[in-house]
Amino acid sequence: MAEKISVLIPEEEVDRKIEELGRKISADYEGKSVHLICVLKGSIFFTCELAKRITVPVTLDFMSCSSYGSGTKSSGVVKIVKDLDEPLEGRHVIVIEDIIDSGRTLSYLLEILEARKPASLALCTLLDKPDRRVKQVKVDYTGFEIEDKFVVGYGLDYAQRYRNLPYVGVVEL
Ligand SMILES: O=P(O)(O)OC[C@H]1O[C@H](OP(=O)(O)OP(=O)(O)O)[C@H](O)[C@@H]1O
Ligand SMILES: Nc1nc2[nH]cnc2c(=O)[nH]1
Repeated sequence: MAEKISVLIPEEEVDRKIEELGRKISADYEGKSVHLICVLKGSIFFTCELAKRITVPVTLDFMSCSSYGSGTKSSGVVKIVKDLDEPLEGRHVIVIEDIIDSGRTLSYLLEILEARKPASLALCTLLDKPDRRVKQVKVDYTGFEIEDKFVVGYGLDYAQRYRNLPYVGVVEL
């Protein structure tokens, strides 16, 4: 059955914000290279669009975590399903996320990545739901702060669907 999806952030607004984040990151890392870590699957669309707008040299790696959840709920237990291919030591690393909600995934992930001794470690998220935070995480680049609604599109899924929507929408459950 298809759910009703209403537009929360239109495509043009998402594009403008990614452009702005790309400019900011390019300025902050002037003279350096950045190593972007895309946290699969949700951040794939955001990572690609952002990477195209960064003007300093970019390398990419991918990892996948499972939060042992289904539907719209997460249990809080995080497991690495696919680890990075390359070491982080000495690199300027930016973790790219589609959304930070409870903060559990990122707080776990950042701890693991910090132990790999990057030259610097930053976090960039397209969406942030600060009201839902259980674990505090320092977010360096945020696209949009949103209220506590279950969103889909731009990489975000509901039961693996709707990731390909070019805007951020709300599922009317
Ligand atoms: O702050 P938290 O409450 O930990 O939630 C955020 C995490 O949830 C989403 O991933 P999800 O587990 O849905 O996997 P997916 O990207 O493969 O859809 C999102 O991409 C973050 O990784
Ligand atoms: N698709 C989706 N995944 C999430 N993971 C944490 N919050 C959300 C959300 O609002 N939508």
